[in-house]
Amino acid sequence: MTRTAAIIGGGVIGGGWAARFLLNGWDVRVFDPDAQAERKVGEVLDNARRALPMLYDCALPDEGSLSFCASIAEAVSGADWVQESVTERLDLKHRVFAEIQAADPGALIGSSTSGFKPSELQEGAADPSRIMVTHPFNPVYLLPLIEVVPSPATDPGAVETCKALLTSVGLYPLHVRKEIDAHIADRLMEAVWREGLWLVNDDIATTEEIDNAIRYAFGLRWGQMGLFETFRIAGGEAGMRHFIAQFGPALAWPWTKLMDVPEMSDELVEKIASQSDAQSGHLSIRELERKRDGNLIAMMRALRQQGNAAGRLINAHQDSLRQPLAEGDPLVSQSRVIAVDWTDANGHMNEGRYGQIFSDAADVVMAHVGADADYIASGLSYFTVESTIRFLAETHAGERVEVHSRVTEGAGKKLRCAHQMIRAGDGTVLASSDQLMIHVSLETRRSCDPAPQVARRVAELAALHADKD
Ligand SMILES: NC(=O)C1=CN([C@@H]2O[C@H](COP(=O)(O)OP(=O)(O)OC[C@H]3O[C@@H](n4cnc5c(N)ncnc54)[C@H](O)[C@@H]3O)[C@@H](O)[C@H]2O)C=CC1
Ligand SMILES: C[N+](C)(C)CC(=O)CC(=O)[O-]
Repeated sequence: MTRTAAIIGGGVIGGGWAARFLLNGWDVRVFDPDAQAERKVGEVLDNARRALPMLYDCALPDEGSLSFCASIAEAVSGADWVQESVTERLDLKHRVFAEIQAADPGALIGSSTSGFKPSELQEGAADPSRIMVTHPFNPVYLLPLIEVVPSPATDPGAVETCKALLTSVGLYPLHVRKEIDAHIADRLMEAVWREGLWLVNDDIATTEEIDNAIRYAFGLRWGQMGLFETFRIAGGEAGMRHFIAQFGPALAWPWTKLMDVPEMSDELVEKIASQSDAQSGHLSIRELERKRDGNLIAMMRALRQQGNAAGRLINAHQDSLRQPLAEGDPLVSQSRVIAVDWTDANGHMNEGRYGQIFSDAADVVMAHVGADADYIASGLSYFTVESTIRFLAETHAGERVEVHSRVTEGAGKKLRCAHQMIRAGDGTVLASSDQLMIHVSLETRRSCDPAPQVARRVAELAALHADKD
């Protein structure tokens, strides 16, 4: 059954939430009094439609329906989840919660607030037990962390429901057990931001130099191991204890201004803004967003390949999305979107990636005939001994493609497949491949007959696909 999310406030963050839910098959209702809200959400959604599917090697669920409502009541009535993302003002959030609970007393409400504690949000609420913080990160459609912060008044059952639904749309709910201003991640980011402001204020570094210091060094480490695991390694064989003994005392040295914040004088704001213009003013916000999204996708896909950090999470979500392969003529062995890291200097899918997608298609055919991971672990498999590829039309990042596979020869040790890569939008055949695989023993590394159940399945498919050679 399709689930419905109500998004109250359709700005930067509300638009990202709308995209995350829609692209995971939820229906979404948005309320925002701003006359520009529909356009803004539409633009965020355009970016998200291009970006999110590239993270996965399988198709996402069919997109849900998006509607814009004339009132909060219309948006929230009967919704499975209400995500409040209005401007960061406590009085406004209180008014919005009152309207939501008047319209639907049972509504489950998460607030995107970056800094308010849930107990502050709950002040004066008709039913505090249904309100919690669900703090996302921009862009919400790509970054998986959501800080879920209940107060003691929040119903623990509501928190569990919230965590399950966030997980189902590929998000990682970090349950913050004890409420605190600005939660966990914003406190950490603000510590770095505060130091960055001092460095600009004191003419130690420009905005670009500070960004380089982060992106060429510890920013890369943080993205894959975080803070403590990184420092554990920095302690060498003696690990964390040695690291703290060596570098801990430095925290008391005058390296840091700690909680002092430079005064945001007109002069400092102008200095930062003009340095930022010089650094990035040649790109529009939408262009910067696309650059950011492309980089995030490439990094997260690399982490997927390693099965670590955000990559592990996306792999698990992908496993929950994959549909069993239907028997058919042809077999739809791949259904996916071409990712940015598969394109080359010519601005299209690189020739090497065609080999990759047809190889992935062959893996699916193998699993379908019973030569799956368990079979391979038992010491039997197929090796490709010959493959030819015909490149018929250009393929670009963001395009959804399918690979249609047929078994054209399936007797003895041979498993021959004819694959066609097809643009899902218009059915154009983009490439084709003829691939001959030979059954092998992984022990002797030589050819051998397949197990009888695999030989039977291969022969069945060859017969099913026989007239399509
Ligand atoms: N921008 C960011 O990087 C992040 C922001 N947040 C949080 O998300 C929330 C929203 O922030 P942004 O999207 O950045 O702000 P924004 O200014 O882009 O969007 C806020 C939206 O709320 C709408 N709004 C105002 N009153 C409303 C009402 N009564 N009913 C419905 N909509 C109303 C405005 O028209 C506007 O479109 C804030 O609580 C903020 O702390 C959380 C994570 C990151
Ligand atoms: C600047 N900010 C406090 C609104 C940032 C966030 O809350 C999270 C993010 O996306 O960086």
